[in-house]
Amino acid sequence: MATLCIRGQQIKFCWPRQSQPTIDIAELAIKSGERILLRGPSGSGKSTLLSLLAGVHAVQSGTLTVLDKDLSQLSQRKRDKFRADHIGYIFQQFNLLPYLSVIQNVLLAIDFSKSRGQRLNERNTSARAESERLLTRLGIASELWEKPAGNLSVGQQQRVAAARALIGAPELIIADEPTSALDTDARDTFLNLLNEECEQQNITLVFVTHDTTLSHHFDRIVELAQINQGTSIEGGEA
Ligand SMILES: Nc1ncnc2c1ncn2[C@@H]1O[C@H](COP(=O)(O)OP(=O)(O)OP(=O)(O)O)[C@@H](O)[C@H]1O
Repeated sequence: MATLCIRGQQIKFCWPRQSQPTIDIAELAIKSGERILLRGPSGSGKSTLLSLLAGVHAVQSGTLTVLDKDLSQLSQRKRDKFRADHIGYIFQQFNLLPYLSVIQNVLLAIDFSKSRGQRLNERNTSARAESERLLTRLGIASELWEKPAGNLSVGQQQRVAAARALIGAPELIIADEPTSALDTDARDTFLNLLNEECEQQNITLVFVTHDTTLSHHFDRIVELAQINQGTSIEGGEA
């Protein structure tokens, strides 16, 4: 049987002051190296589930195992360290530090994690060289590398955020609608590049998007509504 990157069993999560859980999933299994598109209507809990997979929040019952670690048994501090070492997270708003340069933003991921730096050492490459390789792969010209990240276009910032998520080869990349501001061609190009990097480094990808035209980039589509018994606020089709 293929190794599982993510295994959730009977997982429940309820936001404060809500009477019903937003997430109530009996079974979730994602294999190592799989590329998953997570879909569901607005308000169905996609971002909430990603925050559980990344250990930003902890499930209140059940077990959620990511890369053989049961996140429900870890303190917030240990989950934060686990995320820095093993998970690249691309947020909707990219979360770049606008006054730091493009390169500095990418290097931040290494500053926060010794393990990622060690993985680069094992490959005989420096953090700087790998930042440059990833930025080049993602189509960010060298003239932009020393510029403040806030000066870049939305599409360029998105690719910088992807480079930051990929550096040091974390085993799992979680992406929450990182392509929403791009046109269709740019989305396809971005997904092609992200997929190539994930394939080369055997990275598992869990990607949320409302864009149905991107389905062909993924190994499998998980419809959240089909596995989640939690409450959902219907806000439109995704
Ligand atoms: N920080 C929070 N505090 C309290 N409730 C929250 C919080 N974040 C999300 N929720 C609630 O959890 C439910 C699911 O929200 P979530 O953002 O996970 O959905 P989604 O499927 O990602 O939606 P969208 O596609 O619109 O981004 C909603 O009812 C929302 O109000």
